[in-house]
Amino acid sequence: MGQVAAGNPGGCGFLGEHVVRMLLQREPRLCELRIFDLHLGPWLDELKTGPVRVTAIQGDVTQAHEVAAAVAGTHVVIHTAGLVDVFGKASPETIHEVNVQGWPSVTCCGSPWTWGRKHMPSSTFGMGRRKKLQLGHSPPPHLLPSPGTQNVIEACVQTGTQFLVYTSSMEVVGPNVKGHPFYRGNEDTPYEAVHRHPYPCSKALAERLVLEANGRKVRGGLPLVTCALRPTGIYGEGHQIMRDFYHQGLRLGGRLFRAIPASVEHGRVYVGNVAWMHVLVARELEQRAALMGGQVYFCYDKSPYKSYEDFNMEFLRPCGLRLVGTRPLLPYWLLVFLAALNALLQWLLRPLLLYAPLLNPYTLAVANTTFTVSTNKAQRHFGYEPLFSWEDSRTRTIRWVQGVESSSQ
Ligand SMILES: NC(=O)c1ccc[n+]([C@@H]2O[C@H](COP(=O)([O-])OP(=O)(O)OC[C@H]3O[C@@H](n4cnc5c(N)ncnc54)[C@H](O)[C@@H]3O)[C@@H](O)[C@H]2O)c1
Ligand SMILES: CC(C)CCC[C@@H](C)[C@H]1CC[C@H]2[C@@H]3[C@H](O)C=C4C[C@@H](O)CC[C@]4(C)[C@H]3CC[C@]12C
Repeated sequence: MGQVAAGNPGGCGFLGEHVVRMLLQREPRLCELRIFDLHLGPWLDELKTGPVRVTAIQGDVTQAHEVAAAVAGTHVVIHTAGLVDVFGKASPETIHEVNVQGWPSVTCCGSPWTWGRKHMPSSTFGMGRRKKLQLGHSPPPHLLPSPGTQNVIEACVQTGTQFLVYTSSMEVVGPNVKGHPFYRGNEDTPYEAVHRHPYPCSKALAERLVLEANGRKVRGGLPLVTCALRPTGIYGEGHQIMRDFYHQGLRLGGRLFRAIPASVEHGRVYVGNVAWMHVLVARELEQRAALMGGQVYFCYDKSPYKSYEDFNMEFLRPCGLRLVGTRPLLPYWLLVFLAALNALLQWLLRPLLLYAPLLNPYTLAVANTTFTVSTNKAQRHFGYEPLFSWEDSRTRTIRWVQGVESSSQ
């Protein structure tokens, strides 16, 4: 293949910005890059003076015609757009609409439109089985709100873009609602993936749509080649939750209080390495379509296995914070109670204000359940090696947190 034009829905987000910068730095064949996002960042201006034609398009993935116009003429689409909400800021309906598709042509476990509350997709991963989506009755066209990931897929098909890379998530697999540990597992490790929260539910459905679209004929007759990348918890420059923990620690006099046992491992991966994996997949999909098409890959690097809080302290300690307690200061039942109380308050206050604290039953369950990956599938399939060592990733993140500190003073 000669020169490459790429499209990146979600290119202004935390991960999207790193993907955009990585493409511009590390993809010599790139001649044009279209960045499509609901909110365009001011940093885009600085990119427009380089050799690659960079076009920023403000648009909404739920609007089919906007997505199709942005995708037309590109070779590859890297779809990082999404509504990442585990705090109850957006409604389940909105999360589904942005992350998956419109109402209600997809049903999970039977009943359409109850997915956000009762019925979540449930499947077993790692058994070499992928269940087909159950398609319900489609509503009349005038009732169809516009879909997110489905729009990206249809745009590729209609306009003839042959390669689609989708940013999925570890949450497509777990932690599941039963709190089963996933200890250093890989893409083939059996695990009962049962979701009840709108975010992992939407990611699981969207990933399935993307994988099932592999092989569809695009305009011109060639087959669509798709694959999905599943990062664990991403960290690095621009990570909003790290920033929140840092500010919370400052407010508490330079201290954070341990809530989760140190023995609970939570998978983390550096944003630069996640971006690098996306660029490599986009580059290799054409040559290795038979091998990579329809595949999923966990995103991994050399970041150490630690608990969520101990891992954060790798960056926050050098910035002057300390984690109080070698064991959780509050008993777990009290955390469960507080998380439930937060959920109740969120519901009660919703008509008046948006109350969306970090602690809720879902975030507590995710933080308190071991979920780590150990795999080399990306290395075997497309030669991935992390671009940034753990030391590099750590240093870059610390420098960024220190920058947050000085910019907020
Ligand atoms: N942050 C993590 O730890 C993590 C881990 C695993 C997977 N992921 C996945 O990676 C992707 C990117 O996540 P992120 O952390 O960069 O989130 P983010 O919120 O920083 O970025 C998402 C981007 O999508 C854009 N977007 C949202 N709705 C849109 C719409 N309707 N139309 C167009 N653009 C829209 C947002 O404006 C934003 O720029 C998501 O799909 C997320 O599920 C994130
Ligand atoms: C119990 C409290 C003390 C701590 C609460 C921390 C909580 C906000 C954190 C813990 C784990 C975090 C999630 C995890 O890193 C992975 C992902 C996957 C990704 O697709 C979206 C973000 C998400 C859900 C992180 C959100 C914040 C979580 C729950």
